[in-house]
Amino acid sequence: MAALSIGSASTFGRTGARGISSISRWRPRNSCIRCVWDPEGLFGSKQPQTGHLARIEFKRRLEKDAEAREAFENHVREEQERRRILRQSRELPETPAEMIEYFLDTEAQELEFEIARLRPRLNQEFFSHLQIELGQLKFAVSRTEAMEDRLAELETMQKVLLEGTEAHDKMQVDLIKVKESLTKILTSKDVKATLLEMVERNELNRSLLALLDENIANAHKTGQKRAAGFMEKVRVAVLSPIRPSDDERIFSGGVGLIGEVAKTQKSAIQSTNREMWRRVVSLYPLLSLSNSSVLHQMQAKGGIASKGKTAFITFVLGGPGSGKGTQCAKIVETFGFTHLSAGDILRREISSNSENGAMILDMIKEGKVVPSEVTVKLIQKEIESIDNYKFLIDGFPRSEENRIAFERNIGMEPNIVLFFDCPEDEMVKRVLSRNEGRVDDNVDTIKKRLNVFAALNLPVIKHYTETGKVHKINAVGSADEIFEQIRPIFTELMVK
Ligand SMILES: Nc1ncnc2c1ncn2[C@@H]1O[C@H](COP(=O)(O)OP(=O)(O)OP(=O)(O)O)[C@@H](O)[C@H]1O
Ligand SMILES: O=c1ccn([C@@H]2O[C@H](COP(=O)(O)O)[C@@H](O)[C@H]2O)c(=O)[nH]1
Repeated sequence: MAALSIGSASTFGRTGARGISSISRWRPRNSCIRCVWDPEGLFGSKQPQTGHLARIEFKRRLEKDAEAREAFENHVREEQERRRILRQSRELPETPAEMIEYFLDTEAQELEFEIARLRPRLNQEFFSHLQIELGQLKFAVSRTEAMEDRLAELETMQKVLLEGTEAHDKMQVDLIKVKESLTKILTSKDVKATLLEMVERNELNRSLLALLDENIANAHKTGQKRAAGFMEKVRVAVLSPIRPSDDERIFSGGVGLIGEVAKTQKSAIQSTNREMWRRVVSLYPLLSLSNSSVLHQMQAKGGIASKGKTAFITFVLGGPGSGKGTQCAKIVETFGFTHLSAGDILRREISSNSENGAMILDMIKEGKVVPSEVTVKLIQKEIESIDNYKFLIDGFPRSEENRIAFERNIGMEPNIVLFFDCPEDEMVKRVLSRNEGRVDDNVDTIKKRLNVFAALNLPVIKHYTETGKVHKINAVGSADEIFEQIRPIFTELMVK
């Protein structure tokens, strides 16, 4: 039994004090018993609880925790089962119109899965169909409430699906890279040196860790203890250089628009999926681009399309320093094109102190892709102001999202695409000796630009390769030698 030493005050109020008249009269309510020794914590002492009761309490808590954990795990299992059944039971859409309804009926948590499952059908035909319906709703002479709702739903859906497909494509590229990285680590003779090299190249990220975890789990499952142990050690080594914000992407951390959709849906369990689409639209006012295509506008004001000539657009793509700008100057001189360098246009925007200047500067310093709505509008303005119909658009589109935004707003695809294929070390060498005072021509930024090129720009090149528009140019050699690969392409086109 604990020995009590009652100090100058106690917790007893008037009633409580009555029974112990020998010691107490009335004592103030807010005073307390001071325990000199109270190991069981019976009297609320702040001293360490080392006694038997504390142990029992601790055990009870553990049991409760275990119950809670089990309940949670059951819940997760049930939810997984519910989703599996739901996925199997859904009839997959065929036409763009069916796709729209299908996505409108998709729960936010299922978006990532559905985008991946239906990625091949989330193509230009689908986005054009969606754009046409949006155009009809936007330009309707009078809009009913139902039409307003539909417009809000579709606008949100368009943004989510553009963002989602871009993230999905990036993830596919990442996955291939991650598999290569992991193979490199696991087969390396000097794992430590390999890891250090990979840190240098910014190749250690969360996707790599996830793949490693999957392999560790598999090794355990199949009883390969030594392999699992080795990979666990590698995991610890990989983990240390990864900072939490390094690789947060739309899907992984619930960030981005999909994350917002999910949060919005969670916060209003009662609401239908369709209501969710409408509410989340308010989150992305900036993403809304002008609806009518440049070509239509040009036609209306007597621009390129009405001169009896249709615009001829060439996208000029390739990594940083691959020589795009140098070759564009030669094409302009020889074939009378107008050269629009997206990078130059953005840099001019910074110098003109526009409202987006600071944001663009930050993106360029980090080698990131400036949001499509900004770049597309600027390119659009340039095209409109120039009295020519032949354009070289250099260094754009930088991503699938850029590409889709351009095609949607300008209303046409490029006629051809030039891709300057150049080895990384040559590009780095050229950029570092360019000496034009660019904020992004330094070792740190060039690494980031190369990563962004591989992750976001290559899928665009892949897309146009599949549609037969790409002319691949070997970008090694003198500028004149390289131009001799380009000359026949345009000569032939001009003759046609
Ligand atoms: N064939 C070549 N051989 C060697 N150096 C070259 C060659 N072509 C261009 N360069 C030089 O390499 C640097 C980068 O070239 P350029 O600016 O044309 O590349 P870019 O692809 O437009 O780069 P960025 O995308 O970074 O703007 C320049 O200093 C240029 O003079
Ligand atoms: O369409 C574009 C073009 C460029 N950027 C940004 O500008 C820099 C520099 O571009 P260069 O083509 O090398 O001049 C690039 O790294 C991007 O940050 C862009 O975002 N979108």
